[in-house]
Amino acid sequence: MTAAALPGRVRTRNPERLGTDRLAAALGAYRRFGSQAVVVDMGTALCVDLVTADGAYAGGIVYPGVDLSYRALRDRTGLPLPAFSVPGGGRPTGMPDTTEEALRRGGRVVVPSVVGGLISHVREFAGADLPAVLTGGGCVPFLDLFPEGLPYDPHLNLRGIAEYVRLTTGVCA
Ligand SMILES: Nc1ncnc2c1ncn2[C@@H]1O[C@H](COP(=O)(O)OP(=O)(O)O)[C@@H](O)[C@H]1O
Ligand SMILES: CC(C)(COP(=O)(O)O)[C@@H](O)C(=O)NCCC(=O)O
Repeated sequence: MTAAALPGRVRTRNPERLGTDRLAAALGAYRRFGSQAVVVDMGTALCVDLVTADGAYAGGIVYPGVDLSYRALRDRTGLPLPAFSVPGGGRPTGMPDTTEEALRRGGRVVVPSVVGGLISHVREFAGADLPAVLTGGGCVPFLDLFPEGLPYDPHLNLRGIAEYVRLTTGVCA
């Protein structure tokens, strides 16, 4: 899967440098919405990308992923990794009073806020009503915290691969 096989559809300065996962997710969003859209992919990195109404990749933002950030903190300090697999338990009350809860609270407060801020940033340039979609395994522990209008699609990359096949071969996958 390469940008070179999609002439004009990767509108960045160096299309060949675009991660294939970002290209796949953008094409998946195009297949899903058929319109301009914002893709939030929470994997090793947090990528927030823009796809145009005609299915082109139009640029995006990269930030270190949640798991990676906590691993870096652990490696530099010896602190434990927070247990995000524990169910959210609703809105927290009071200040965290253990190291574990302090670490966990950080992610639960920061992740929705960072994701919301990045989507708003893209919408400032591209349109306030732009639909957005979440994908990537890193979303899973935070799904209870995102607004209802922000769907999670774990198969966006696969939809994108199907779209890539359609665009490059004409065969509907
Ligand atoms: N089911 C899950 N629950 C919680 N975290 C997950 C889950 N699946 C993946 N992750 C986390 O998401 C990240 C990887 O997600 P993935 O979409 O596979 O990323 P990548 O595209 O970088 O391979 C890792 O940081 C991993 O810890
Ligand atoms: C930005 C990424 C590290 C994201 O990878 P992921 O988190 O999806 O595993 C990857 O898409 C990549 O290495 N991209 C190359 C640079 C670019 O897309 O501009």
